[in-house]
Amino acid sequence: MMKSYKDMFIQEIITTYPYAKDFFNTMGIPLKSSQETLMGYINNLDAIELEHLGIEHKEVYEQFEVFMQHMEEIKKGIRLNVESITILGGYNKLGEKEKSAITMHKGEIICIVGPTGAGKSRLLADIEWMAQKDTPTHRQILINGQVPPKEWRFSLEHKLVAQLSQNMNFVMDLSVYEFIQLHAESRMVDHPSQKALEIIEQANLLAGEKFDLETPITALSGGQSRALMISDTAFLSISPIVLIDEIENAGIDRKKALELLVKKDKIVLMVTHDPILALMGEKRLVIKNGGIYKTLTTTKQEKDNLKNLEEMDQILFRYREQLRKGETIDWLH
Ligand SMILES: Nc1ncnc2c1ncn2[C@@H]1O[C@H](COP(=O)(O)OP(=O)(O)OP(=O)(O)O)[C@@H](O)[C@H]1O
Repeated sequence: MMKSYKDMFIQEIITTYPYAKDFFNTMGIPLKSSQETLMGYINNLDAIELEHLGIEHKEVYEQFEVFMQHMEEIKKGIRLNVESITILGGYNKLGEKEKSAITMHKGEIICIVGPTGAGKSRLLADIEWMAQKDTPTHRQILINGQVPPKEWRFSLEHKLVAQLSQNMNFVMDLSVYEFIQLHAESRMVDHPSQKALEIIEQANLLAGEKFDLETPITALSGGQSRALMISDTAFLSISPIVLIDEIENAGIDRKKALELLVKKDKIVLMVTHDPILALMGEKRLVIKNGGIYKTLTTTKQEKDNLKNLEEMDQILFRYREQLRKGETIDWLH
């Protein structure tokens, strides 16, 4: 059954479904926020004006309903269901065959470790592009055990992968709130303004130094913009796969950041040199000479040691804070 918007207040329609305005703008009868019901508004439209448009009052509503149903379908359609990704091995830089197949599932965190220049970013890029033996590594990526349809690789709508890279450069002249709200609207989420506030609140929990809604995005520090993008990805990205390149240098609460991203039922692949992050993952792919050299499963002992590492990290955190505040470092016992 079609949802009815007849008795909804226009104000509510606009805040819940901002794209509803587009329908009326295109018709040349712009919708203005008010406490009137939609049907009341439509019935009060000037009959002569509608005659010029070649449409009757009743038809305005009928066409609006069809438009909204179409938008709902688009919203549903762009959510791809990814249960697993499989990497079919290619060749390393020495031309040697790589480990044959590695499969990762929804909800898992997989870390990618290895020395500088080993090929970690290349692996992320292969996944991002859904390589089909057509990159320097000759790897092949399967989604849900199958070769993904060609159009997925190049489609903007079917964005399978969200990438959080090391540098975030904003050039737009917008406040944090305007920027995130625009993004939420473009994602066609319900209640975009509310969602934007939630995203900014969460970002502030990750960032060391807080920022407010009015802060221009160009004025955010590196850490703050990373925090904002992580929160934005966690709440707005419909991509089922998240690739993260070295979150540890961002000066944000990296453990919270990861928890935020992982809660959302995604497959997270993360390049990291940080032992705490690496041990939070279930698996580690070790890269050497451009190839996946081995796969390690985080052991129980490593998970137990994670607690010790976190305590050590807390101590270092306190020292860092003392340094930042210009204090002398008191030796902790
Ligand atoms: N299997 C491969 N065959 C051929 N070239 C490769 C292969 N793997 C990686 N390369 C190339 O090696 C170079 C270094 O790889 P990459 O940038 O991925 O390293 P990295 O581990 O991310 O390094 P860093 O830690 O410094 O960021 C890149 O030019 C990449 O395209």
